Amino acid sequence: MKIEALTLPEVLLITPARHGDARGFFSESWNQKTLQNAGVNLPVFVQDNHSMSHKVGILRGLHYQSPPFAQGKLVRCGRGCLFDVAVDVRTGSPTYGKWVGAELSYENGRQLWVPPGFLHGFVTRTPDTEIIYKCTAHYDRESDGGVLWNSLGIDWGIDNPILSEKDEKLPEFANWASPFQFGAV
Ligand SMILES: Cc1cn([C@H]2C[C@H](O)[C@@H](COP(=O)(O)OP(=O)(O)O[C@H]3O[C@@H](C)C(=O)[C@@H](O)[C@H]3O)O2)c(=O)[nH]c1=O
Repeated sequence: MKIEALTLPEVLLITPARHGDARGFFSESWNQKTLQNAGVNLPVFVQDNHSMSHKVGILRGLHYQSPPFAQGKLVRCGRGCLFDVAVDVRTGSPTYGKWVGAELSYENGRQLWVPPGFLHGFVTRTPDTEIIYKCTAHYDRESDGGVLWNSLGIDWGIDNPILSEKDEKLPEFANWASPFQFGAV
């Protein structure tokens, strides 16, 4: 199990070991001790999400839930390949408004830990791409929010992604008030 801090140090790239044999492989996709050992406040995951996107260039994001329903997410790719992004939106954070991204694929087995107080989004790089993520808070429709995908200077590697109607109408980052405070989430 390899754990790397990225340019936003609270966002972790986790690569679980794969034990290969003639049948295929075995991997511990989640082990409570690993994030604890990496210094993350021990998350309690209460919901697992799984979505599939048919086409290349489908972008879901950038999403969050407001406190007290803020979610940390441990994200991995179950099939295909995607580019996963986290943005620090904790007011008062030294890295406020900065983003980091990582390619997650079935092949590389990598996971991204996106803490509470960060926007999350991804774009698919293969057809029929599946994403699976563990969440530290339940879904709460009233707390659901987002920021427009192209208002933060993120290099998604694509100019015209396919968005949901909801995501097309999200506010630009400059016109949005963050509900998160540095040190409070
Ligand atoms: C997120 C979510 C959605 N839903 C429902 C609401 C709606 O009818 C349908 C699709 O919802 P959405 O369009 O919001 O799905 P999607 O655009 O895939 O939203 C997700 O995007 C990624 C980037 C995240 O980080 C997630 O937290 C979540 O916001 O599923 C749930 O029942 N539970 C959930 O936890």
